[in-house]
Amino acid sequence: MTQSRRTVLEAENLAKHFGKTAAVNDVSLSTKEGEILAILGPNGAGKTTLTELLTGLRQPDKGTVRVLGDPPSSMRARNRIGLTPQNVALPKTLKVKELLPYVAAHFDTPLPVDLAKSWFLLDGLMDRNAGDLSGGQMRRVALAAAFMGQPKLAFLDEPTTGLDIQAKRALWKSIRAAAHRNVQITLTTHDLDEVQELADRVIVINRGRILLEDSPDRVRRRLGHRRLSFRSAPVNGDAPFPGAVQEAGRWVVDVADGDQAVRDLVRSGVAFEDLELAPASLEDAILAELERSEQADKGTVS
Ligand SMILES: Nc1ncnc2c1ncn2[C@@H]1O[C@H](COP(=O)(O)OP(=O)(O)OP(=O)(O)O)[C@@H](O)[C@H]1O
Repeated sequence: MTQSRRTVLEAENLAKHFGKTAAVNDVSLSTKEGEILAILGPNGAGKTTLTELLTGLRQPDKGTVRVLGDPPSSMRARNRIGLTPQNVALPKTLKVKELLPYVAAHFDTPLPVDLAKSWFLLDGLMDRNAGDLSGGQMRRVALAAAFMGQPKLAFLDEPTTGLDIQAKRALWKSIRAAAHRNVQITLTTHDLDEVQELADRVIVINRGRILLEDSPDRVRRRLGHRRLSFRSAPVNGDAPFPGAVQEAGRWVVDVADGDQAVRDLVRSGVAFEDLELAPASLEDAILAELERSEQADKGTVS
């Protein structure tokens, strides 16, 4: 069945510079109907610029994008793309129950407002002015707006940031349901749980380039670094653990295998106290991965 899925998005050798900054640098990717792709990367990695190129909001310096065969800025492609912008700017004085039909009116076959209401948990918000909504409520409305045109592909920017876990889970279910109806979804997020829950495939970018592309499980394993930290005196003037650095009176090191690192530390006989093993932030994990790949490149060159 998966063999017959159509290609939805096709980007080849995309590049976009701002002055000397290569915001997107030779990126190629393609997606299939019903696929959920997550784009991860630290701040400034190029996620927004890449999304803008893929949706036709910006023109690339080089490369091509096709949305079901059409340029993304064409009317046909624009009618097929659903989008939650990064800075949700909804008309503040419109009530939600006015806003959704207003968005729907731009499309030939819109999603019925009642369906949008139940999928995106908007019961109780319909009579509120968009300008009076909390950040989390606004996100739910923005998500509903992205799906109002029954798009073939949807770009969701941090779709559940700032929501409580119950609302997150409910929206994840709605997003998955859209994918089951063959909508191709591309999301940018910093939330590894969201990636694990939703994504079929993950692209990690940094400095505009694709750093790695894999299944969420494998990316999580690669990026699932732990931050080991403890107090101890230096050993003969050196760090008491390979790679550890001093931060606020503690030794800190990011490790790929936390259990193994603790075993190594105990075995080394270092007198440590106040040991902590915590998940490293996604950004830190990506940067560690980047450093590792740069080191590996150097190793193969020299
Ligand atoms: N309009 C612009 N003018 C100049 N530089 C820009 C512009 N937009 C983006 N950049 C630069 O391009 C690079 C990529 O930015 P981009 O916003 O795409 O990253 P991002 O991954 O979306 O970041 P964040 O997670 O912080 O939103 C950054 O170095 C940024 O400063």
